[in-house]
Amino acid sequence: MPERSRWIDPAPLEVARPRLPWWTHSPRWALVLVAPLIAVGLAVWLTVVVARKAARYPLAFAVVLVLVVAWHGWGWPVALILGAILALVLVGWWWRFRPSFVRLVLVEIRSEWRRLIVYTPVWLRTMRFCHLERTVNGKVHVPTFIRVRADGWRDRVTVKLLHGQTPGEFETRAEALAHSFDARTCRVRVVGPRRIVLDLIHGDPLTQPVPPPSLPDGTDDTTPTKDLERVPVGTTETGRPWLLRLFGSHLLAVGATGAGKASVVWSLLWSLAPMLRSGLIRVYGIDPKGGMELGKAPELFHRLVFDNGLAAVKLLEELATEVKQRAASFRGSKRRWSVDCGVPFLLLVVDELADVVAYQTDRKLKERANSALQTITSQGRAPGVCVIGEIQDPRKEILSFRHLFPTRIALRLDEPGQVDMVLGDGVRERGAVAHEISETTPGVAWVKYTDRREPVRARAFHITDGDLDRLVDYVTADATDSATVHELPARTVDADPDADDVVGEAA
Ligand SMILES: Nc1ncnc2c1ncn2[C@@H]1O[C@H](COP(=O)(O)OP(=O)(O)OP(=O)(O)O)[C@@H](O)[C@H]1O
Repeated sequence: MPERSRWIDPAPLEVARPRLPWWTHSPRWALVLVAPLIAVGLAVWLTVVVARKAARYPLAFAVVLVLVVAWHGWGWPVALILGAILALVLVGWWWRFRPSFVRLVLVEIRSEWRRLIVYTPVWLRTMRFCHLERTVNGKVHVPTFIRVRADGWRDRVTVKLLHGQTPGEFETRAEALAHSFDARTCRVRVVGPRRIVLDLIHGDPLTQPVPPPSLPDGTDDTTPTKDLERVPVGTTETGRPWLLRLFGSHLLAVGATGAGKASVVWSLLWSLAPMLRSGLIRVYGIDPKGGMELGKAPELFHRLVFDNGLAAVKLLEELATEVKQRAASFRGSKRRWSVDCGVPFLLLVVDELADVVAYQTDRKLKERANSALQTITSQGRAPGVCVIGEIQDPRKEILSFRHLFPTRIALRLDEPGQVDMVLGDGVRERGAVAHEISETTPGVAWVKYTDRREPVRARAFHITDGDLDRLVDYVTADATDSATVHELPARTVDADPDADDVVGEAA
């Protein structure tokens, strides 16, 4: 019997062979031949990058160039002195002209920094993990980011979509994108064909109350009709004025209790102060809470009703009749209300709209109120009548004609579903998370304008009781003190028998 071998055949080695880059397999002579080409390619790429940066930041590029030339020409001490002078100039700029320094220097540096540190390292990985890439014939295509603009509280990242890709794909992955880029939320804006901007939010510029501007001195010569289309009521999160249209629209402010609905109304009246004083605008109010809200400044109103009963319904019916009469008198002569048409612009403010149109216990009164309000909202825009309704519950069962309010403002809401009811389907996905507005920031709201795809986040002015007293003093002051006062030729006794009453009530 042959002697058994002491050796056992080894098991086949089952390790994955490392995949080496292609060039390690290439012969040495080929590499030597190709190396200069690669070096030239790299040099061209570097030149293009530097040229692009130089074109984008010509001043910074010129400064660096001067420093380098000085270093080479006269040595490092000269370059150091020049650098120190430059630093002093920058400090002086920051000290004396901070806004322009922030806009032209700080934002650019911050943008480049965040591009390098936050976005470049993880962009590819994030696109792949969020399934926003496409693979065709084994080749992976990834949407590219073109530009980063860091505003301090948000980064605006411009993205070029792949062919066949929709902004909706980014909207559905907004949460994942926000987490990937260390942001609180991510909103998607469409800025052009195949171009979107990701707003990656990591701060809130609206945490502090917004004080109202000083009341105009009444000497500015403004065009009232235009003003009624762009009434400032606060500040948007980008720092622009928050403007609302009164002429040709109706407003619905929806929010939970304490969300700051009233501040939208007071901010409007604040900005309309000169027109209230001159009598160009006549304000009516219904406050079913017994005057708790609008009763703070009754002098601003031509007529104010403090319940939701017969008096409120009668007021609504009178206004509905006025709308019809105006429409009949305008027929044939003019298409819509204008400053010189001889009648004032009418503003109806209904605090707690639901009390008037839904919670009214008398069925007949409720029907009359609904019918009158529907007439005003459906026919009142052209004849110069605007309704501002405040409501807590936006359901159709409560307000069946909410579609007749073209401008809808969502303040802090309780549930995501309410956001859809107020602002429309899909607007929440575009970032309008009104149900996430903090209780500590009353007056913050989301607004959806009909002519803009993206909703706007803004905060109304904080009008304190002291401000209201000043507003009342301003509006009730003797109008003849002021140089402006929209002296409307049409508002004579002949043209409008009530004209003096209007001035009398409002001024
Ligand atoms: N724009 C604002 N900025 C700062 N604070 C505000 C603003 N609006 C309201 N507030 C504050 O929030 C609180 C509630 O405001 P407000 O009564 O206007 O809310 P509301 O929505 O009208 O409430 P309700 O439905 O109970 O009448 C008040 O103390 C008010 O001072």
